[in-house]
Amino acid sequence: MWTIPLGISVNTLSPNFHKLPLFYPSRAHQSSISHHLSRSDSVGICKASQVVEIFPIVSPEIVVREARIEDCWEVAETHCSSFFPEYSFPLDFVLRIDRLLALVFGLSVPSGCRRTCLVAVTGTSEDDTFFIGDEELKIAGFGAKISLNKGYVAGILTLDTVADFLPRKGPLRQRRKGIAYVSNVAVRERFRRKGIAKRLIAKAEAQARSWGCRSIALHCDLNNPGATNLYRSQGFKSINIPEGAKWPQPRTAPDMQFNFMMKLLHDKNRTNC
Ligand SMILES: CC(=O)SCCNC(=O)CCNC(=O)[C@H](O)C(C)(C)COP(=O)(O)OP(=O)(O)OC[C@H]1O[C@@H](n2cnc3c(N)ncnc32)[C@H](O)[C@@H]1OP(=O)(O)O
Repeated sequence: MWTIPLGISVNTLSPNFHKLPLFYPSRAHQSSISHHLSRSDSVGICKASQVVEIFPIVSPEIVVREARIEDCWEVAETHCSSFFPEYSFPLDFVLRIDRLLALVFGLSVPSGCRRTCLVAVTGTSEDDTFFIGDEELKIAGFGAKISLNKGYVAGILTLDTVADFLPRKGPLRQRRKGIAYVSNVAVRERFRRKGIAKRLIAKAEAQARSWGCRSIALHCDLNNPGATNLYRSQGFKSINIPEGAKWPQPRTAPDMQFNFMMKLLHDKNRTNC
């Protein structure tokens, strides 16, 4: 929930607020808001004109950036509420603590590999963010700099070049290089279908290119049509695993079946990962 000046919370303005689009941060975009609203039947108790008037204040811009240490709790919360929505207190709280500890004290990245956690945050913009700390410092894939204006985490994505879930190469079973791997993609329920996951993936692709990767891969639960649609719409293709091949898979429920998906990243100025 966001509070706008005058002390009015957004949720009191409209019970349907979570269904509003999130990408209209400036007055320059108000005409597209009007257009969108004029197409919808109703916007809760707000008239379209009122929403347009207050939108620059109440509709926070979504910024996709690398997670920082102060985002950890919300990253854990987004993960648990998205992947284990059926759990309630106290189990959900224990899960979040467990995830938080895993994030902060989790396995370190093998030498030569990269890992980062991306977050989509609302209520901030890169311009009004003030940092304390060192740009280069990292803790478990999280930037260790602190921002005084952190925003609210609505979506997450992990990207790495660890290649734990890609087949090893050659007799020495070396890690594959040049393929970035996406995991833990999640968007809080009330922020879904607003293009947040798409933006996280676009940022992950840009990051992978900047690491010099030539392609990007992921595993998606075969019984998750929403996520499968998402990746297909972003140009990922399903890869047929040869019969009998023992390709590594994420360690989740033993009966879960995965679709292995990949996308080529085109960049002429690439170096090796
Ligand atoms: C590699 C992995 O991590 S796989 C794990 C994926 N994560 C989960 O299943 C956790 C629970 N689910 C979620 O967090 C979200 O529903 C996500 C991440 C799957 C999608 O996040 P969103 O921000 O809602 O996706 P976004 O709005 O960017 O959708 C982009 C496109 O994906 C497809 N899509 C997304 N969700 C759905 C859905 N529920 N049903 C059908 N298609 C969907 C649509 O084509 C959509 O475009 P459209 O809205 O214009 O039709």
